[in-house]
Amino acid sequence: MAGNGNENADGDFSFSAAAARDALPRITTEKGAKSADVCHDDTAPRVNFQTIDELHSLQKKRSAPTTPLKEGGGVVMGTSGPTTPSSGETMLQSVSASLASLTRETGPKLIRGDPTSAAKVAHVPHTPTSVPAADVSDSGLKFTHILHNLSPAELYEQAIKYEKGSFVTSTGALATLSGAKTGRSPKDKRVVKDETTASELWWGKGSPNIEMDEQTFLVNRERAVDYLNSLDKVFVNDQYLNWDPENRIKVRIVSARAYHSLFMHNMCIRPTPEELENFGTPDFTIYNAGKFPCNRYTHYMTSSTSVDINLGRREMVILGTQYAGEMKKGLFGVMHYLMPKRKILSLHSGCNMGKEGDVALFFGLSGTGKTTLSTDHNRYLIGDDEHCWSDAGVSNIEGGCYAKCIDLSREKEPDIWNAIKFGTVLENVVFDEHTREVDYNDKSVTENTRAAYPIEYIPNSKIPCVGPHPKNVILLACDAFGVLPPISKLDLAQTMYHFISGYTALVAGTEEGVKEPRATFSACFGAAFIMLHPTKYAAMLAEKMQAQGATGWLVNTGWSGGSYGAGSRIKLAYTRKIIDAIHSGSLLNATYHKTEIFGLEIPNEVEGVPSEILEPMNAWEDKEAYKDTLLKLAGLFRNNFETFTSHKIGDDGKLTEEILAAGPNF
Ligand SMILES: Nc1ncnc2c1ncn2[C@@H]1O[C@H](COP(=O)(O)OP(=O)(O)O)[C@@H](O)[C@H]1O
Ligand SMILES: C=C(OP(=O)(O)O)C(=O)O
Ligand SMILES: [Ca+2]
Ligand SMILES: [Mn+2]
Repeated sequence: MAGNGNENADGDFSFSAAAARDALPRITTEKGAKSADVCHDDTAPRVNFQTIDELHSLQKKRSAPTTPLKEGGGVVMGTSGPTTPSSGETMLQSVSASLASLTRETGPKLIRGDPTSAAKVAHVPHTPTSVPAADVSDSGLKFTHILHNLSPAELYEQAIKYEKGSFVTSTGALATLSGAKTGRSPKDKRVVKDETTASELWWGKGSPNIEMDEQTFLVNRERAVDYLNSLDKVFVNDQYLNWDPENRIKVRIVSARAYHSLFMHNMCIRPTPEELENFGTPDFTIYNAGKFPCNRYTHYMTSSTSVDINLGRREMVILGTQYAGEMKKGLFGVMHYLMPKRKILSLHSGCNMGKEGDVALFFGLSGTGKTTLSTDHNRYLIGDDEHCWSDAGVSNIEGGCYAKCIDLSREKEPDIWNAIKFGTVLENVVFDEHTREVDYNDKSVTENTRAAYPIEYIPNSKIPCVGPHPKNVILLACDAFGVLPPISKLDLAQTMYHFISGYTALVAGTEEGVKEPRATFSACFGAAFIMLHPTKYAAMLAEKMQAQGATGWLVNTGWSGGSYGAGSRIKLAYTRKIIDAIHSGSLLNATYHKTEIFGLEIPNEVEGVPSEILEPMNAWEDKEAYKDTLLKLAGLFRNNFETFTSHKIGDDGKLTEEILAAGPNF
């Protein structure tokens, strides 16, 4: 070793105190030098750049074909285009058609890429065409930059640079704010009623489909399109829905925010570069104008928010809300229309599969546990929220999960916790301004804090997200009255009764003015998203469950030992034990006793669960209060079901009668 430096085991140099006191020594940089070479500081390879700009240009390698820019230049698309379009030009032509105003002849002029970098991109000159002076407008002359299927990293940069409220958290997730709306706006949803949909869809009492006419839809569409075209840049996502390759739907989402683009990148199925090359024309398009409101002078508008679905045009328009879940659930509604036409049942359920290939569905309204319970470390995750059940089995509609993260803990939900990393969108959470550590208990912005991540962020996700026919159909109800048993086995008629009822409860505090638990009934555990009459989906479910010999279960993930306020929420650990016993088949062979009023079969024992809580009355101190509360809930079920008593379910008259008899008896 030459010189005065001491090389340590890692090859780093340190200097002894004695050496430091001497005149500055010559340092050799060569490890274990055999020759007495002096240090060379001019032996670095020759550089490939002459200027700082050239250096920066070396940093990014061109990535084809996801960003198929033409050699040496960008692509401009507008009133006229090059004669032999490249794939990038084809995409721009297609997006230009999507963004075309319906009152002007051609689509807007589009440029691929971010406006700030476009200056260095040579535009393909477009042939000047002579247009009558009266038809020329400033908006027709301007360019809109298209940010097409950007990567998560690019979207992070866009969000952080341009969208207030975007931050990287300590685990690498992108924290965002969804603005004034922190949940969906079902009252502002409109569906175009035309000749076809008038007879096909469910309209009237109880239906989520509030009508709007075609003309009004076009007014809102034009409003959204004009807004989007007025921007310097818009985000375009071309993606898929449904992992069943034969029933895959191509969707295009045009939006104004990187947050929306990353959310949909995570939630929809991501095309491979080759699939994106050949994407072609989408089957369905969303125009998300986000914060730009609807015009309240427009017919049918009752607020500044409007979410409009036009099944005939295969388009959806979003005005006046930035809540991203609106896009995901809007597309779900579309699938609830398209899939039953193909004899495929669409399901608002989570879905997972055991090592033996046993598939379970988890139906339930928001907050009942679909995501939490389908994300199970011992099973393969097929999906957490939206599925299809065809003759071939089940398939996830989406490519990602959307988990609630209020009170999230690493101990109770480790897989969801670990999925919150780079690429994940974290909505409306509060974090430490310095460490960027998220406080999942903080409800300052909203109780509905969320994480959206690609499904492969869950280590045991099953890719492709498809599976065989379900063996167990689990109905989740978060009963805040605390009277439903934590677990009961259902016969087919009871399963249908509870599926059509779609019961859960809202608890005090989550909505203004709710002072005591309020029962909610939402047909098919997702009335907000269904398009056809609930009995159509129920008939399909009954037929499939019968054909496959699937077992129905009702699981109360809500209160025990008293209503909200007095009792307590059933421990997640116990619910997991119950679910384990369903999956393993041990509950099928258990001994049961039947409850009064609801006629539910309760197992006498479940491994790992205290037997006292299995029979709800045992957990209540005040037995009279229990009986009163049970009767109250039974009455609510009966009232709710009245709307369905006049409907036949499927062709089987006997099943309809059995379903009607499967409700509470008192
Ligand atoms: N016993 C329980 N079973 C299921 N979830 C529970 C339970 N106790 C508390 N929770 C919490 O309730 C929430 C369920 O929400 P989530 O799974 O996202 O519902 P969904 O996907 O049906 O909208 C989670 O925050 C979960 O931690
Ligand atoms: C995103 C939603 O779904 P869930 O609460 O069922 O996860 C929603 O209902 O807006
Ligand atoms: Ca590049
Ligand atoms: Mn969920």
